[in-house]
Amino acid sequence: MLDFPNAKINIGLFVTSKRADGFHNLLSCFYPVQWMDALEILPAAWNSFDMTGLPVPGDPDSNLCLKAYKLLQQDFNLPPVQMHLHKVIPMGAGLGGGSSDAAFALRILNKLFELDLRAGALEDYARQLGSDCAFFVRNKPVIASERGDVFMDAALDLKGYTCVIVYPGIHITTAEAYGSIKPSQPDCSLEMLLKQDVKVWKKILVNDFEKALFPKYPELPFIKEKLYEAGALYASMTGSGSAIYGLFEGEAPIDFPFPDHYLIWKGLL
Ligand SMILES: C[C@@](CO)(OP(=O)(O)O)[C@H](O)COP(=O)(O)OP(=O)(O)OC[C@H]1O[C@@H](n2ccc(N)nc2=O)[C@H](O)[C@@H]1O
Ligand SMILES: Nc1ncnc2c1ncn2[C@@H]1O[C@H](COP(=O)(O)OP(=O)(O)O)[C@@H](O)[C@H]1O
Repeated sequence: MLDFPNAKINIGLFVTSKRADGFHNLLSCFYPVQWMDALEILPAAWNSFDMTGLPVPGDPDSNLCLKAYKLLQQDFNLPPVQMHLHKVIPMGAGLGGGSSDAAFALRILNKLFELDLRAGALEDYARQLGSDCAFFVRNKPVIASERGDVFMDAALDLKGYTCVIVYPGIHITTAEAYGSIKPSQPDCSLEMLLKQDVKVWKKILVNDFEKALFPKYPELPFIKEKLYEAGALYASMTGSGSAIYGLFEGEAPIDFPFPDHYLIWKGLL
């Protein structure tokens, strides 16, 4: 069975407090975007896993797709599978690609072996693989709170907007980003802020990680500025970086003044 794990962007991200378990509470709108990997899982005589596309750092045994298989294996007597992951979404970009692969692996295994797990149960498994992971089970716009794994559907529809995502190749680990954050509270609810016109988001919506990371990586505010110069109504870093996105009304410009090694994705929301 073949599927296409997609990325997400964060629209507004407030890190509100540090928790007793060492994680942080946050408030953010997670919005799916169609920058996609490809993941195929087939029944096989023995287990195997291979990858093509962008190289994923680290031991393949620690790949989140395998972790998803092993997690379900603990509760279900799954037959062996061959998995193939074609990696397109850049890593350490704040786009949640690894979490999406893991969530899609759970979804595919659920269908392939008719495990009959409902969305809620799949989300519970996903939460064990990473905070972001449960979002990709639902995969529609949500307001995420607590560890970023408790969701409320968001009444936000950006159909017709074009999203441009720029990844400059700077790898920022989630742990590094949270390590330099100062928690803060938004002045009013995120739902209220998102109800305002996209044109005013520039003045009212922030990603708290920008404050912590922009002084350390000056390329990042430069990219954001260039997206605004190109006509973006709103531009922001996504998640803990380092990808920066811009939202354009209708079509976006074709050319951007970025170096060749940057990865750029453009698509309709
Ligand atoms: C910042 C966000 C926002 O969407 O996304 P990304 O930039 O990673 O895409 C998420 O909170 C990332 O969630 P995720 O990438 O799943 O993180 P996890 O694997 O659960 O945790 C990695 C590490 O980040 C820190 N962490 C993560 C989530 C959280 N709410 N508080 C934390 O302090 C912890 O140090 C943890 O050990
Ligand atoms: N299938 C996978 N795809 C991407 N990264 C993975 C995968 N499995 C494990 N990882 C690890 O997870 C880390 C975070 O990846 P990713 O979720 O893409 O980034 P981010 O959390 O910034 O959105 C990677 O640096 C990599 O070490």
